[in-house]
Amino acid sequence: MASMVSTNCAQFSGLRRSSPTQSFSQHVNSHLRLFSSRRPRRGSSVVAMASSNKFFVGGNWKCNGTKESITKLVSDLNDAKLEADVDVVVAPPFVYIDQVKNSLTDRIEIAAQNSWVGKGGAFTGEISVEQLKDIGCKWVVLGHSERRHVIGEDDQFIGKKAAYALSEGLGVIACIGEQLQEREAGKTFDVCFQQLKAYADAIPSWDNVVIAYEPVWAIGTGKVATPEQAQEVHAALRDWLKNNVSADVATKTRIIYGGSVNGSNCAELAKQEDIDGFLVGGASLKGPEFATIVNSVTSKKVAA
Ligand SMILES: O=C(CO)COP(=O)(O)O
Repeated sequence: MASMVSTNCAQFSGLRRSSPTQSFSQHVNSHLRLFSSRRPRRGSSVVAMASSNKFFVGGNWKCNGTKESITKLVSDLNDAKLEADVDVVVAPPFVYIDQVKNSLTDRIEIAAQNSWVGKGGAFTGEISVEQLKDIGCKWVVLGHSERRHVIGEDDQFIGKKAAYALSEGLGVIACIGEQLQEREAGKTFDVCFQQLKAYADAIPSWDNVVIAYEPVWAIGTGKVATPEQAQEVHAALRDWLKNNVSADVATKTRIIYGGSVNGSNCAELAKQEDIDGFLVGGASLKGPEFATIVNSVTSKKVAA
């Protein structure tokens, strides 16, 4: 796959905004018309979903919770009525995975928030993919901005982790996203494409990969991307996959949005054609609100 992949940022290198107050939407509009004409369009009708991709909603609990609060959260999730046509995953802190696995309904799968880059062994403090599988994890979140920018993981390391996890049969929630200063410098696409390319260079297949676009400026800040801003980037990512991997991968790979998603803003975001679900942080710690986000799939059906 590596040979098929080339950096495709040059065409976007002119995407610098003249002023930080100019909307990103206005700024890239002409480029996105180009995307629209090139990317595969999916049929729509009143009742069918615009995307044939199954909606995917993940709850990233990050480094939050206690045995007690997690018992309550699991109980709320078990009581929640979740739409059937959604893949639902939660990522508890490592130390609570076993507790959650043993008490949470099978309707919801478990993800880890990180995994070691290769086979387990003498790597103090790390958790191996083999161990995650052993305790029933089906997914792992990799490349999260907090691991990139707080812990210092780089693109290549993250790509290798993704490749190893996939080779062992875990699904990968592959996170990417630009920081505020990168967006303000007009580098959103460059940054996202570079991070995407690092995955593409390393992994043999996209079959078990969900891409999570999480603009860093929207994470934990309450500043959610507008539906248009999110859609613009998702469309660009799909276009990048089409041009650099394959049309099939572009169409089938789910691209979910993360960054201050909550029960109030999820419906409008879900209506966007290229938003195939969400990766939720803070709001995933509240069972009923997380259920509302999962069930925003119904807005997608209405919008189609
Ligand atoms: O980082 C996130 C999910 O991985 C998003 O976090 P928030 O929903 O708290 O902004």
